[in-house]
Parts: sequence; C-alpha cells; structure tokens
Amino acid sequence: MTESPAHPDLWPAPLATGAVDATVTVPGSKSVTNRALVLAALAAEPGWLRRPLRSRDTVLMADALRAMGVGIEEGVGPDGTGEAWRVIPAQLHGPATVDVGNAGTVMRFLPPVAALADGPVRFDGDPRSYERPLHGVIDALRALGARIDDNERGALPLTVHGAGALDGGPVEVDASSSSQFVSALLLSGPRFNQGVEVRHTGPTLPSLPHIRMTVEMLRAAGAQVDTPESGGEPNVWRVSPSALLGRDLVIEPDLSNAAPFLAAALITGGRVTVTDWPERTTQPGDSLREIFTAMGGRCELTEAGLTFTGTGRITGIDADLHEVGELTPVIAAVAALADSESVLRGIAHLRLHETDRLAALAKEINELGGDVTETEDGLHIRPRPLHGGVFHTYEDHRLATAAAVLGLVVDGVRVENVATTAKTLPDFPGLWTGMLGSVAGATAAPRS
Ligand SMILES: O=C(O)C1=C[C@@H](OP(=O)(O)O)[C@@H](O)[C@H](O)C1
Ligand SMILES: C=C(OP(=O)(O)O)C(=O)O
Repeated sequence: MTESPAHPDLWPAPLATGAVDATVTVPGSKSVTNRALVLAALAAEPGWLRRPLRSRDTVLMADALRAMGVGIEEGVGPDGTGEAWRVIPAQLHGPATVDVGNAGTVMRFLPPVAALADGPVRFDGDPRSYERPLHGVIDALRALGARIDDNERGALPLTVHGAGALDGGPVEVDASSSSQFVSALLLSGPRFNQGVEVRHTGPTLPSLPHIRMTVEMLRAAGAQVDTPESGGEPNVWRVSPSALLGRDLVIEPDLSNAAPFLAAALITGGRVTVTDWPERTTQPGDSLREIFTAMGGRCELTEAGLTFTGTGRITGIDADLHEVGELTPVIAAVAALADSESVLRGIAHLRLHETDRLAALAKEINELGGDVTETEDGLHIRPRPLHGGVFHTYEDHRLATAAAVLGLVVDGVRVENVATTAKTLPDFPGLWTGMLGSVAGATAAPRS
C-alpha cells in the first residue's frame, strides 16, 4: 500500500436518518462488459452490447480496442431503448498504444489480443499498474509464440509485437496471484491457430466464478471450451480454434457494486431492492445473498429484483472469500459494525489489487477507532464503537464504497477522493444520496 496522495476532495459521507427504504438500479457489470467487448472485437461479425457499463475501466477497454482498429459505436440499441454499443470487428492493427489505467481486465485481457495485431502494441498505465502481476500472461504468451518487450520486473510498461497471428497450443501458468491470467488466455484462445490449453500450476486459484464467467461467455459466442467442470482434468481449460459469433447481449447489473446498497439495508435495519438481479449468473456478487443473510438480514428474489431486508442485528462471520475476493471491502465495513468478531480468509491475493486492500482496510477502519488486524491470508475484525474522521481510499473504488457504508451509521466520516469510484461506478455519490432520499417504493436511479 503506497501512501494515498493528498487529495483536496473530502466527501462527507451521508448519515442515514433512519432505516433505508429504496429501490436501486446499479449500472452494468464491469467484468461482463469488458469480456463482451473483447469477444465482440474478436468475432467474425458485428455485435451489440446493451446496457453496457460506461465507467473508467470499460472506456479504457473500448478505447484500447479502437486503437487497434475495432469499430465501437456508442448509441441506442436495435429496439431503440437504452444505451447500446455496436462493435464492428476488424483486422487488428499496430502500431497502437493502450492505456490500461489500473484496470486488471484491460492489462491482462489485451496482451493476447495484441499478439494478433499486425504490428507493435505498447501498453502503459497508472503507477499502480506497474506493481500488479502480469508475468503469468507475458510468460504464457511468449511460450505460445509471441514476441514481447517487457522489463526485469515482468510487468508494465511493455510492448507486444503482434505478428498478425499466434500459434497457440498448450501452456502452463501459475495463476495464484490472479484468475485474470487464465481468463486472458482463454478469451483470445479461439483466434489462436491451435486454440489454447491452459494448465494452472500454482498452489491456489482465486476468483473461480470469474473463470466460469469467461467460459460461459466464450461458449455463448460459439467457442468450444473443455473445463475441469465438464469432465476435463483438474486445473486445465481447453479452447478449440474457431470463429466467434457476433452477439446481441444485455449486460447484467454489477452485483459486486450492489454490495454497498444491500449493506445499507443490513446496517440500518432497512430494505433495499436492487432491480434486474439475474436468476442465474456467474457473477461473484450473487454470493451476497448468502453472506449478508449469514450476517443477519434476509433476502427475497422476485420479479422486482433482489430485496434485502435488515433485521436490526448485524452478526460477524467467519468466511472464506477466496472465490469472491472483490466483495471483501464492503463485507469488512459491515463486519466492523457487527455485534461479534469476523474472520475473513483466503484473500491474500487482495494485497495485489487496486491497492493492498488488506493493509488499507485495517489502517483506515482502525483510524476510525476500529480493531482490525491483518492475518496471513485475510482480516480479523473485532467490532468497536467507531468515530468520524478521514477515510483514505488509495485510488481504490471499493475502499470508497466501503467508507460510504461506514458513514451511514458513523457520524463524520469524510471520504477522500470519492471520485475514484468512477473506475466501475459512474456517479456513485448521486446513486447513494438518491437511495437515501428515497421513500418506500421510490426509485433511486431509474434505468433509462
Ligand atoms: O476477471 C475479472 O473480471 C475479475 C477477476 C478477479 O480478479 P482476481 O482473480 O485478480 O482477484 C476480480 O477480483 C476482479 O475484480 C475482476
Ligand atoms: C480487483 C478489481 O479490479 P481489477 O479488474 O482491476 O482487477 C476489483 O474491481 O475489485
């Protein structure tokens, strides 16, 4: 965790005056939008993304694909309702320059795409992107036939010298630091001459639902994918070479970004409905139903969406969050307000996310009077009475939304650089105050 830059913007997190009662429409999923963009760019025909997320991470992805020659037109959908992006694939070109910002999906999913371009593609990004692991993708691409100029750290910045095609074939990768290494190689796999067979060799593999998301979206685009779950070897995924279909895809709401809103119901003893909650999904955020129920609330999935109701009681949990690590910051905030201790396990890899999330959460909650200690693979949270103060966010969107959750019930929490939420959530402050301004049955942010 590097020191947060002094930021002039301190957002006074609004205090809830009573039980929250609102209906909220959260924007589209970052993980689904960025996979859909990559798959649409690699397809053999144009496709549509409807209700895409428009946030820093997805605009970076779209701009990067455009820089390589892909057409992405932003407008309304084929039926005239709602925002939709038309993606028109093209021969991928270099020279091109890609700004990855601090988006794991952009820095990991695009080097394999760049290997298919007909010239050099240079990748650069925010200072933190230099520290996030990328070696798994770089080493695997080299083994599959790509030429890459990187540095002694095996990280950004780097240049992929696209040769117009890649041999592909079998490759080993240690993806214990990020599941995105596996997803990256699979997403471009259909376009490699021999497809790709990815064998994960490391001790652990985080975020399995995100790998399932990759596999399901590849299959929906017509790819043939063999997985451990479909009777293949453990830790081996195989994608056959094939053309990809252009799809007309409606992007699901981002269920991980639903976390602070559901948490608002839990900690104020209120009720929040998140609209368009999918009946079935690979998004890790779906686990919030179980996790927040275990922490004291109850939920109901109806046609209106997912309604989560707090009971006025918040219980600590002992949970392994290895598969759903990105939910940790908001869960940690709720745990700091509970009536018993929590242990959050299996999340050592969060030290390599947007910031060192374990260090940042412990430090910032403790600055408000909390008692959080880092363990080898997670956090031990002992609830204490909290007080107001500045909550630093380290340019991490999920630290900022976690701080907003605390600020609902702790007077005087000021969130440094709340604008960092724009990585995955456009206008989080507006959505948040909209939720608080709502009365029973009102809509915080109606979907247009
Ligand atoms: O593939 C994806 O869309 C993601 C995978 C996960 O990454 P890690 O496996 O690096 O944790 C997750 O934390 C990230 O927010 C999104
Ligand atoms: C880890 C995250 O993002 P990224 O896609 O940058 O890895 C996250 O959104 O929690």
